[in-house]
Amino acid sequence: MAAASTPARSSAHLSQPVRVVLRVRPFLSSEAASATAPCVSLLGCHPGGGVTVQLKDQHTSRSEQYKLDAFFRQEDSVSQIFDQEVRAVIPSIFEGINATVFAYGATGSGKTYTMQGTEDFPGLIPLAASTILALCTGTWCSVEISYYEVYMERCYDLLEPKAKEIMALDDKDGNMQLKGLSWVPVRSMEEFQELYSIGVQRRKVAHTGLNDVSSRSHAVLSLRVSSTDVVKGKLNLIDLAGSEDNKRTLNEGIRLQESSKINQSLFALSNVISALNKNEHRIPYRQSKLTRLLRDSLGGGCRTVMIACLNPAEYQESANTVSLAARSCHIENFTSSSKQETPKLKIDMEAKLRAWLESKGKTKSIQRMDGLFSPIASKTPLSVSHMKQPTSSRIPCRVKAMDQDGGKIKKILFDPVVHVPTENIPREHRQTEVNTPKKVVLPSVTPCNEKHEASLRKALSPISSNMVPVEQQIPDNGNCPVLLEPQTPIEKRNIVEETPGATPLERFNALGSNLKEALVQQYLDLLNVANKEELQQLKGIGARRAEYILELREDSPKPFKTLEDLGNIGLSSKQIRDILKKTATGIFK
Ligand SMILES: Nc1ncnc2c1ncn2[C@@H]1O[C@H](COP(=O)(O)OP(=O)(O)OP(=O)(O)O)[C@@H](O)[C@H]1O
Repeated sequence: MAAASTPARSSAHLSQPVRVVLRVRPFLSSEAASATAPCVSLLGCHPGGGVTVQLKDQHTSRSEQYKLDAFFRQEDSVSQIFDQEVRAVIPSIFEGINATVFAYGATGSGKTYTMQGTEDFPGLIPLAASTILALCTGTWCSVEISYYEVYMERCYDLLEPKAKEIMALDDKDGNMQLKGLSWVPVRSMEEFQELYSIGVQRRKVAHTGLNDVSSRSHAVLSLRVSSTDVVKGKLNLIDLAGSEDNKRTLNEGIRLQESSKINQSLFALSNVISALNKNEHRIPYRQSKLTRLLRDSLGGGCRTVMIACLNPAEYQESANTVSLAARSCHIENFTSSSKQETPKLKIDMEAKLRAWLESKGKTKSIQRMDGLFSPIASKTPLSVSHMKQPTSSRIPCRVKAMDQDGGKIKKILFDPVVHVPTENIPREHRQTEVNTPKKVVLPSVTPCNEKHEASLRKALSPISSNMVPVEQQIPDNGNCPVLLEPQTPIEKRNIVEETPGATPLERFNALGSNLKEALVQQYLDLLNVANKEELQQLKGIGARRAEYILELREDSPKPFKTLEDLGNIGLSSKQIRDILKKTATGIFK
């Protein structure tokens, strides 16, 4: 049977800012034994376009229904998705209209399978590349590609790795430029595949508790069409990192930090999509690196298709994905008959709040929330020891290669596996517990700035206030209840007084550290309250950043809480350090 969705994308669909479609992957053999029916099913197609789907928890009979633009079933192929959702946006890039297609969903839900594909079943990326190349044949048009990843809120070139990260900057005409990003011409699919496979090997992936080969970064492949050296438009094809419920992944250390950044940026992306489809005046592009980088390809007449990928065996995860995806469409609230069902509105709010808390790494708050919201969680306490996966089989870093059934990694589209000596692997990816021989890909040459970042953070660690109402920190969600987020009480203290036995040198050093903290805090406070003229007078800010700051303050009254928040106005950690150094030096002039 054909994909249960609206027919081929019509011109009416093209006027929709963001089209949201669902795709549910087949059960993997590891899931088949316990699987009964997929947690998501199609209820009906609407004559005017759109479908209604139902999500149902087999264990509790909770269920919700959502209206979205299209639904692709387990048996539907990627080429069906391409024909129905992507093919129609391609001609528009030849007319100067950018387009973006992205796969969104929980870890292990089939995003990479959909975007990258396998040797036998090419994904949307190779399908789009071959279609664009074919359209250029016999014309003056040429194609270039770029490929980058956003990892831990930093952006790196995957085609021509460089030490510097890629920055989104406005040129003098106000057009956004990705400074440092390489664009490589391709004339054939052979050239495309060669480049793309090299980039894929460089992408950060790792074994997690939920996916053998899990993407740890958002990867953006762009195909840009030019005619007689004038750029016309580009198509971005994005394989997002998966949202993760860290109760299930049991992530720790670097994996937990990655996961927090992943969830944070996915939430920011869903805020942008939601604002676009609601035609809001202000689109919160500056909430994350990813949305800043995609500013010229999301909204403003661009075509966007969001493919929300679902794991048929995971009800709660799927409900979270669809709930966030449906924020972009018109959510329709349907009544449900079972007494045990959680009202739709509540689920939606819970999912939003949970996503936000996760994005901030607030696991304690999530646990409290589970107590508050979830009837299941309160009845069946989670046993961590029961869930904990053995770490001995973890493989730190390897190319994400798709198989048909989740188990063994087969050689597919590329020939990705290369033996690399451990010392060539960045420290955070090194395997410490594995005894079995490892196969890893060429390591990413992405620089590891963490040590440097950590020391900067330590040296300039800001003074945070205690008890911050969570609601204040949620940018656009006025519905959420005020949750007080307890933090370790911090007293403003004088280290010199508290350490009576300190040597004169120690006292002097402590004084310097207090001064540093005070300077940082004053500087952040100033950015939170100063008017435009005052901001412009600050070193390193200038007119454009002053405007950005005022815009950020409209989204959130105090956008700068830590030095890292200065990344939101495009300042690198080196620039931040330089500004503070100059400010401190200025005191003694
Ligand atoms: N349509 C499909 N048909 C067959 N197998 C699939 C399909 N979609 C996904 N899979 C399999 O499911 C597993 C998880 O898929 P995939 O790695 O694409 O998930 P993901 O959403 O990209 O995960 P992550 O966010 O952790 O990177 C893989 O083993 C993949 O081969």
